[in-house]
Amino acid sequence: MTVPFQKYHGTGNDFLIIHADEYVPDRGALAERACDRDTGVGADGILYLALEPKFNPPRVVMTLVQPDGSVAPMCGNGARCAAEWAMDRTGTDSVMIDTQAGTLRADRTDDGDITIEMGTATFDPEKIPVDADNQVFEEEIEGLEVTMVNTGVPHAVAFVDDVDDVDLEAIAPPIRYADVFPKGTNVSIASPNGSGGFHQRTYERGVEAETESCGTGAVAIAVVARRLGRTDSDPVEVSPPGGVLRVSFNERGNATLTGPVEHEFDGEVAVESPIEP
Ligand SMILES: N[C@@H](CCC[C@H](N)C(=O)O)C(=O)O
Repeated sequence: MTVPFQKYHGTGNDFLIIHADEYVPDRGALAERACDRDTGVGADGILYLALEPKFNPPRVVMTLVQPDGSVAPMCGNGARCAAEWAMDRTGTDSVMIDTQAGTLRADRTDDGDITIEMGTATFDPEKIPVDADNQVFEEEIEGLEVTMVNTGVPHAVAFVDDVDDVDLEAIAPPIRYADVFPKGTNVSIASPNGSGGFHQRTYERGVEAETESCGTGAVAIAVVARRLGRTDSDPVEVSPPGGVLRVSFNERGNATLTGPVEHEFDGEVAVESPIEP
């Protein structure tokens, strides 16, 4: 038997979207199979979305299952894709997204981009989590000087002269799996773009590879850059390989993430049939 999906991407961070009501007996196994870029459809994860249209604005419960079968508590680009998917179905320009990291408001901007409130970033070691007595600012971990922040998920942020000169697939895994991170970490590197913004590359936990874009990573870079005095721009433009994201801050210091979302195509994936009695 098969279940239908819609494929969306936000600045190249791509997802299969499956309605949460669909019968998928093993979500982890389906993600491993369908996200494979050689033998499956190919994606950075599967978003299971439960739409609750009776609320104003409508609500969407989002669960991201990653290509290694793990569930991530939050995904900035995934939440932007979920918002567009829900807006397409309800004819609204605002929705609330329920994630394991909190409920976030998303709005369509006048130029058709999707903005999402990203909550409050934290440097608290317990909340990241990182096994450290104090906040980790520019400390060497596995050969890279990193600052640890949680923007819904953990990121080790490092500033380098030029992100394109870094062999990310080589330097990121020892940090991603370092013993000090009980739940692992994403690794985001950034270099200045000359006008207050940054070029971004992120190695993602759960994908276990570099992705074209990472929303929580873009916010992590902007938050850390402002905290370290590397920029005072607002918005901070952050450019991963897949496009351009903008990170803004409100009066309470909470970040919003803005960028384009595209609906690529629809299809069906095979799942195991329910066991016959
Ligand atoms: N691509 C995402 C982040 C997804 C979660 C991450 N891989 C993790 O396991 O922490 C984004 O856009 O934020």
